[in-house]
Amino acid sequence: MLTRLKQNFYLAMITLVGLMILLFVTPYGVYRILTGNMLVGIADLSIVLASSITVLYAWRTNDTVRPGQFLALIFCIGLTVICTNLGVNGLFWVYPLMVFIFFLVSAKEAILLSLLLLLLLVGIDFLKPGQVFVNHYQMMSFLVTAFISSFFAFMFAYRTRAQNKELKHIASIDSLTGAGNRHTLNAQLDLAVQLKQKLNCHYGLILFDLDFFKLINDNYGHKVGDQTLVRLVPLISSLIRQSDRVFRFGGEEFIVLLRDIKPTDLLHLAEKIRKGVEQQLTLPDGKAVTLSAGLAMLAPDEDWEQWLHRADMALYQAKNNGRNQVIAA
Ligand SMILES: Nc1nc2c(ncn2[C@@H]2O[C@H](COP(=O)(O)OP(=O)(O)OP(=O)(O)O)[C@@H](O)[C@H]2O)c(=O)[nH]1
Repeated sequence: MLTRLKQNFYLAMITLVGLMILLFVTPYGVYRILTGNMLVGIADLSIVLASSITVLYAWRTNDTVRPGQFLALIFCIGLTVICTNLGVNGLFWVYPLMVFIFFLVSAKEAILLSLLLLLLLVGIDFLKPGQVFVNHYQMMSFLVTAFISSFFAFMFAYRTRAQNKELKHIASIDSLTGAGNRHTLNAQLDLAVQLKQKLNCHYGLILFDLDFFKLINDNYGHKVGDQTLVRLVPLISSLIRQSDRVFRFGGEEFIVLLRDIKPTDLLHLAEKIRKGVEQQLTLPDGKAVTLSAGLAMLAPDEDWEQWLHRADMALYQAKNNGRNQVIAA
């Protein structure tokens, strides 16, 4: 449970918001009902119930987008009801809940919802003067302070979201080549096996290894070796579909994972990659870099270790047969 909270910032935010609502809003709801203010009491308790269900849903499904949007919407409706009934006493709730909204939905959605809420409150007060604000001076002070709070919430949420995205990206790629790393590859292979079993999707993989790479390092230096690996990845990406990805398996070994592909197309594509590299990836003296590849289609009831092993055996055969060739498992 703690690991999931640590790994998923938005699940942690939704859980925190849900817990705070449960702890702090429930007593108010009960108090309002006991003192005869049924409408606000029911609004308070509906917020508590809706947020508790939403938190449970997020935990069960791992979906944090829809629960976030739902909670944000509930907050806005709840706040409108509370502010129109309690006036100034209700306005105090706008500040924390508006800040929460920025951590629950995207920045654009949060700005839209906040503006809508403020417009609603001002509109209601214009239609029924004194319903929400005591006077216009108070309304202006509220609008300015609410705007400042949302601005800082926006800045903080925006930075957190951007940093979170950046961190996820860094953790998923190989730092030298920018290809997907082993961790991401394992997750994608796992997903492929699951989708094969559930939906019978056709998956193929090409496991390839640059030929005589040790000699490249020895003859031209490690820097040229590194540059060769760096240039290889965009070259491969330009030869495959945008939806397919290249992963660095380790050293000078890479994997291309392909969805919805037929065995004949897999063979053609592997051959296209082999030729493309031979023609376009050259060393400083113009010599061609070549690769050997082993390919395998994912078989039904096979796990990804077996799938990878078959491709590895085919690659081994391609190396043994003299290199610069592709062999299907
Ligand atoms: N420059 C550079 N070299 C690397 C990197 N990772 C692995 N290597 C080197 O790649 C070489 C791989 O050598 P081998 O496994 O013998 O393979 P090879 O020379 O390509 O021979 P074959 O695969 O049999 O054709 C080793 O010398 C590694 O040190 C890297 O990130 N950068």
